[in-house]
Amino acid sequence: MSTRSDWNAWAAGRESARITDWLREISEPDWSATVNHPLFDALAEGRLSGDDFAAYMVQDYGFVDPFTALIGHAIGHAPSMPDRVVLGQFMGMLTSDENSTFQRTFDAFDVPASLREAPDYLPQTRAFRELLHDTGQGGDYAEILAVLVVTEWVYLEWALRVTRVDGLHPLMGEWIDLHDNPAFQEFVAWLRQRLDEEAAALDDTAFARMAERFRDTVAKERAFHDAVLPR
Ligand SMILES: Cc1ncc(CO)c(N)n1
Repeated sequence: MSTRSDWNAWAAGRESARITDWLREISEPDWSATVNHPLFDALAEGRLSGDDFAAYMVQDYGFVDPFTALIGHAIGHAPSMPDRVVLGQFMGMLTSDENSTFQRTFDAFDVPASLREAPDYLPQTRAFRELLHDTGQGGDYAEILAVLVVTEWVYLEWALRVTRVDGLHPLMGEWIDLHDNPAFQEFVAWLRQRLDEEAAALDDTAFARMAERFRDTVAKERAFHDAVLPR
């Protein structure tokens, strides 16, 4: 379960226990299934065709759109300027470097205008979009942070885990670079720190809601990557 008393019991036997470590643990087996997803090995080892990479990126752009809006909600819900600065800088990267990676990928692999303008989202993409939208509309700051911690920490972990082949397509290399670079590592460490702090101050109801949101986001990560894996 994912109540504050479950967290307290987990933390009791551990030195310097962190809420985000507990959240990750209660999200197993979905967490490890996502980090170790075969899609990422195929991508890094050059076994994903251009068409399959482009299809994944089209679905993922359907994630990035409401995800960018969610960062906006996070900026609005943040308690003060220091958080708004970190989140705003991440928003800047997302809407410049990362957005450009998507656009150049769609160009390089000839994704037709029709698919860019009216993408055919898989049910799992639609479910993830809905989660991001709902969290932005109704979630408090801790719930928003819970979603951001999952989505960014999972991507950091797989990107650090995979081994790239020589001669990997530059756009595929760029996709890995975006998720394992030192600035991104620092951002994920900051997100975790802030969720640890904010979650500790929640009342029991809000704490349970935050933990459920974390678990649901991990489940949706796994389902999304299962759905986009070519077979
Ligand atoms: C589905 C998904 N989760 C996380 C990230 C990282 O932001 C991403 N690009 N796509």
